[in-house]
Amino acid sequence: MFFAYMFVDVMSPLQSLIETQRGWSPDAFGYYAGAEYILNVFGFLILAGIILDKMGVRFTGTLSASIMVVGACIKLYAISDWFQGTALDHWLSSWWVSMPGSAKLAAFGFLIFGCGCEMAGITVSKAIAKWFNGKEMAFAMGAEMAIARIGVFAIFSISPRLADWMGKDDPTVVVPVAFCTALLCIGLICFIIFTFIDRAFDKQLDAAKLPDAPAEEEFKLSDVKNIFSSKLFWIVAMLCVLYYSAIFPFQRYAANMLQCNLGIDATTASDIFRWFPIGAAALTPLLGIYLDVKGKGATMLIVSAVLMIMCHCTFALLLPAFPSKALAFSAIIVLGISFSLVPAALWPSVPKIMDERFLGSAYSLIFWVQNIGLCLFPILIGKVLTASNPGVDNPMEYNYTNPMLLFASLGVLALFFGIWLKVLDSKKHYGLEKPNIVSNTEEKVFESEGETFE
Ligand SMILES: NCCCC[C@H](NC(=O)[C@@H](N)CCCCN)C(=O)O
Repeated sequence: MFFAYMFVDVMSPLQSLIETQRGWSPDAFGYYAGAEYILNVFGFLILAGIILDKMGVRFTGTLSASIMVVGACIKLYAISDWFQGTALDHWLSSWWVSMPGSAKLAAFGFLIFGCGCEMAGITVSKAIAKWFNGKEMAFAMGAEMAIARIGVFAIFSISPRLADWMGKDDPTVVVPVAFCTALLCIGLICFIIFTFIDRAFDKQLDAAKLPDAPAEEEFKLSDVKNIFSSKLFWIVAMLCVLYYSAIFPFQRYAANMLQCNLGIDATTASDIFRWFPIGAAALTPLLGIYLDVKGKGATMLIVSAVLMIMCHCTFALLLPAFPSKALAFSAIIVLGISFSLVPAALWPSVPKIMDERFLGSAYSLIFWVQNIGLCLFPILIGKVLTASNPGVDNPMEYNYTNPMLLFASLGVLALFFGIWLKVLDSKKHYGLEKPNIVSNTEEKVFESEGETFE
């Protein structure tokens, strides 16, 4: 996931460079960014969850890592000089002309990569739930996400520098993307090694089983229908989509937003923004430990939404009025704290309320709803940005107030769902506020059509 998250954001600090070099407008950049989620939205993620529950972690993980490598290679080719001026480039550039051929092919590669990346995300979550069942699961998930965030930090730090590899006068987007593609190949090899370790772990689990233990129930397709008809599922999914839509799409525009508000170059903007994932990386595992030991998952979700609203309002209204690096830094750090609360509380709560046999599908369906938002919001933000800046063609002069207010409004809605979840938890006792380690020994409940199932 470390390398996957690096690849996701490798172009984020280079928005203005790709605009000048390949003619991608903010709109085109928005479409490219949203492409990561398109196939997932059109059902791939649902299929991925079923594959995971049917075929298991080892097969699905290897498949997903391979898909990521294929998608990355396509994107690398699209932005490379080899592709410019080819017959395919001419043909792709001949229709929907506001989206250059390179942007279309890069979006296609990113679309393939996105299928692998999200499939890997649910596979990793299910693997952690299996490996840490009854133990420090929230800490383990927090540590996994922390490593992924360090990947984002790393790429925001090195991407602009790699782009200058050939010299500051001849920056290129090819070097950073090629570097991350190579890392994804290493990631695939790492996962193949993990499959051997996991096979050995399964043997240990089988050996520890009592001979007369009841056979585990198999995953059924009707489980997917049951998950969909659960009110609890929809609240968690809505919270997830609203919160993450105000984080990941923001991440794509953040460097440019800081450049425009503070009048700084891409490297300085990335140097400020990279503290966002680093703050989250440092805190998520600690909050995971807190959740394992003390609980308060639903409360953490509410606090997180409040912090996010404050930060996005700061970027929308305060930073343009008081363009100070200290203010930008403070808001970025607080947003990092917010971004550690939701992931630390949300993902480890899912195994508390969903049965292990359909955990892969439960994660995939939450990811699916989330991906709809992640797909649409970069496009919407690109459009709002373009509409709010008529006649502005210098990518250093955009006014980001309206896009940032849009992000803040998502936080308000997420807050509403967080409060609803907490109220429901206090009435129906799902155990979301309880410590993780204790609740693992309790029965898992799964609510559907107003009833509560075991
Ligand atoms: N094992 C992963 C748990 C989820 C982590 C979560 N990621 C997501 O929600 C992804 N569906 C979206 C990732 C977007 C970048 N491709 C997270 O907090 O990162």
